[in-house]
Amino acid sequence: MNQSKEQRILNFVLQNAVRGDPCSVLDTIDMYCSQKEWAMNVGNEKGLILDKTVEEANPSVALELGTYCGYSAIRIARLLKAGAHLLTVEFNPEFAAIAKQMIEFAGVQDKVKLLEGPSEEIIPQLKKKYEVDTLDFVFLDHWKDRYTPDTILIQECNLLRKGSVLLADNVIVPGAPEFLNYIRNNPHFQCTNYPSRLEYMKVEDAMEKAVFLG
Ligand SMILES: O=C(NCCCCCn1ccnc1)c1cc(-c2ccc(F)cc2)cc(O)c1O
Ligand SMILES: [Mg+2]
Repeated sequence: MNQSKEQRILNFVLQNAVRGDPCSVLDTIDMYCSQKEWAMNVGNEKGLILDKTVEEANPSVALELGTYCGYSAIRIARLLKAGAHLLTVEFNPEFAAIAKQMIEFAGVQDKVKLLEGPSEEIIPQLKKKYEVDTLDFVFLDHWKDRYTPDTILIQECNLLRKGSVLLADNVIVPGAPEFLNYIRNNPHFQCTNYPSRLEYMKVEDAMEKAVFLG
């Protein structure tokens, strides 16, 4: 049974990165995916926009939709203050298994809770089952046609507070046109666009930040 690309990325990290050093894990994934096999990690260029947004929000409770191999979970978790935590949702069991190992190798497992399953099932459980009051930061990086319904669901579940920050990846490639239309025409959000590049490619992409106004 030959290995998946995600397994090859994990093996390369286990053999080349420094255990317990999140930055070395991020750099090693970026090296592999820019030189050997492209993969849909947020990458280092959009990763810097993610870093700045997380540092400014300084969240106590963060949610990520779309874990994949754990690259952005590690990127976010390494910036969280003592006692803060990230909940990350992955639908695909193979990706979740890889991400769990990647997160543990990076040494950020105490700050990250990996939840396996469909976001539309997990979001309504956040308050009671996962003891969330409100979300300070949400990173949208899962199926692009789920950005809008899940943003609506998050609001219906009363998970946002004045100042909660949403950040969406890939609003140009693969694109999330319906989400951009929804969020930019919604008076409850203040939106900012951050032009960038698709991970590991000379292709234009962008991230969209939306601050909840209450
Ligand atoms: O589809 C993406 N992500 C979702 C993956 C599945 C999420 C599953 N899930 C997790 C939780 N609930 C559901 C994605 C795609 C691309 C891309 C860009 C160009 C190209 F030619 C091919 C692909 C780049 C990204 O940066 C992406 O994020
Ligand atoms: Mg993405």
